[in-house]
Amino acid sequence: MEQRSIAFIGAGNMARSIIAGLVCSGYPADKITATAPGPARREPLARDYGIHTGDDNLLAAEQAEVIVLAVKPQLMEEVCRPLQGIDLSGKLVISIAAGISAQRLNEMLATELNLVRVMPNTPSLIGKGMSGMYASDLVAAADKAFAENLMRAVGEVCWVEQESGINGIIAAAGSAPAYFFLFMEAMQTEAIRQGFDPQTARLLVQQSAAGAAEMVVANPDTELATLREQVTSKGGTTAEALRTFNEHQLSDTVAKAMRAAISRAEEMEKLF
Ligand SMILES: NC(=O)C1=CN([C@@H]2O[C@H](COP(=O)(O)OP(=O)(O)OC[C@H]3O[C@@H](n4cnc5c(N)ncnc54)[C@H](O)[C@@H]3O)[C@@H](O)[C@H]2O)C=CC1
Ligand SMILES: O=C(O)[C@@H]1CCC=N1
Repeated sequence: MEQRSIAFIGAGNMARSIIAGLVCSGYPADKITATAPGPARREPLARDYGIHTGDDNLLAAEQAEVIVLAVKPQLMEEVCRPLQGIDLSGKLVISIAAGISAQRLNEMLATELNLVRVMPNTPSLIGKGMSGMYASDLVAAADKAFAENLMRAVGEVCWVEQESGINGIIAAAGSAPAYFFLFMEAMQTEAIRQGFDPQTARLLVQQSAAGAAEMVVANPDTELATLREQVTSKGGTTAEALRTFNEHQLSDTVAKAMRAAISRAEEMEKLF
């Protein structure tokens, strides 16, 4: 893929996940810079992946062809303000922030940005990310292709036509690893209560989760419901477990949780 110089402004969990995935997929580490105010986040990135790091956002952004805004939404305005002095016209700006619209980013950087919004997730760290992407009509095809290839290097991508679709991506993918982790935590806790030591309980849960996920990936033409039915013997144990989930409205709870994530993103769009 095309190799442009990239500055990650913010070196937290999500930036680290993307950087790790990129470097492991062969993207040259010396084309990547990440900034953060303190050494605690920067130094492990320099050590583990050989990228450049620093605390000077302005310098990093000025020198890069691609700027990835990767700070918390509530800090975005404060971080962007000093970058207003840079000529951003030839640069591609990628924002991974939840709940900050393209229009707000244009305001924060006082220019009509060449902007792609990306909603990634942390499995990018191991090349298994899922990213949703949105670009306005202004963004050149070459920049869209670069952004897409960048995120493809760390997982799967899909584009949304409307910017509001990014909030749907948050609910279905950006936040989603946490739902599965929560489910696995709950299972591990109960397995420990059943007498397994924590390590064995984790192994039981993680291997079942990884096996189930890999079966889904390996059988794209098989409905999820069919895979579920193949586990569920009539009158057997799984049927009882699933009946309990249904009695407690698992599907409704999942739907409510996903809608809550979307509502929060919409709320953040007004707050920040
Ligand atoms: N964590 C996740 O799973 C996902 C996060 N995102 C988005 O990614 C963005 C970052 O989130 P996380 O990585 O989770 O947060 P984080 O808190 O782990 O990382 C934020 C980073 O920003 C740095 N920072 C703080 N002030 C700064 C400044 N003035 N200049 C430069 N860097 C500064 C911090 O040192 C930290 O390294 C957020 O906007 C979030 O919405 C999007 C999708 C998934
Ligand atoms: O929790 C959040 O707001 C961010 C966006 C998606 C995942 N983490």
